[in-house]
Amino acid sequence: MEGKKTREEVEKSGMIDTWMRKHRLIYSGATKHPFILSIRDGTVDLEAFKTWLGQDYIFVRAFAPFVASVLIKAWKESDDSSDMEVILSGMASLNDEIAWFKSEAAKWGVQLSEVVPQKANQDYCRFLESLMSPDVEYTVAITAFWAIEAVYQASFALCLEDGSKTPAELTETCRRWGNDGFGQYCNSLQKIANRRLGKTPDDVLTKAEVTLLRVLEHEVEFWNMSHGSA
Ligand SMILES: Cc1ncc(CNC=O)c(N)n1
Repeated sequence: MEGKKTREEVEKSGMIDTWMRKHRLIYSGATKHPFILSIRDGTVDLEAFKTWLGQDYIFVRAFAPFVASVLIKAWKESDDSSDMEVILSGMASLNDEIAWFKSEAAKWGVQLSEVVPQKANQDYCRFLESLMSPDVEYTVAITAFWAIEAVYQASFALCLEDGSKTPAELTETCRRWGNDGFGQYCNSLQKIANRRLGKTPDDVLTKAEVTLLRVLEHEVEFWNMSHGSA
């Protein structure tokens, strides 16, 4: 058993790494979900993929205002002006992403205007909306933001690794979130989160940890919509 780390020890390595180790089971539940593993081993049900595509389009439309709310918090609360550029670059890629969802849906014959958000998606979007409140600290919001992006990055990067049998028609999707540039962007978000978490009061630290766990749970439920495990 590992002994409890002092606050000082944790700050050196970064709180995010500490939490990832502490919560590795739920983290890998979100990043190595059966749906992702089915893409990686080439057995994915294409209907499940289409379900994911339509649901994720709805999610991303709700995610954009969440990112905007993080930008506002950074502008008001951040101690480092470069945070804004990182967040803004994330917002800019969402513009591109929404266009990509539309063309990808057309390719697969998914009618986006007819997609009805499933319960897990609604719950996740409602959770995002709760994080948009001005009462939610920047540190808590940026931790959630990092986690949301990092889960997709880790999941889709897995489908691009050597030896993976991802179907050719899905590699572009996997590259969207699994590419190195997106990985760098996630690292930048992680650095911001670590910096903030390293100097936040204990009550906010606890809130951030709970929020991180909620994100991971929502991500698992989100994948479950396409790959039912109920
Ligand atoms: C459910 C979910 N989680 C994370 C992402 C990745 N962020 C923006 O695209 C996403 N698209 N969908």
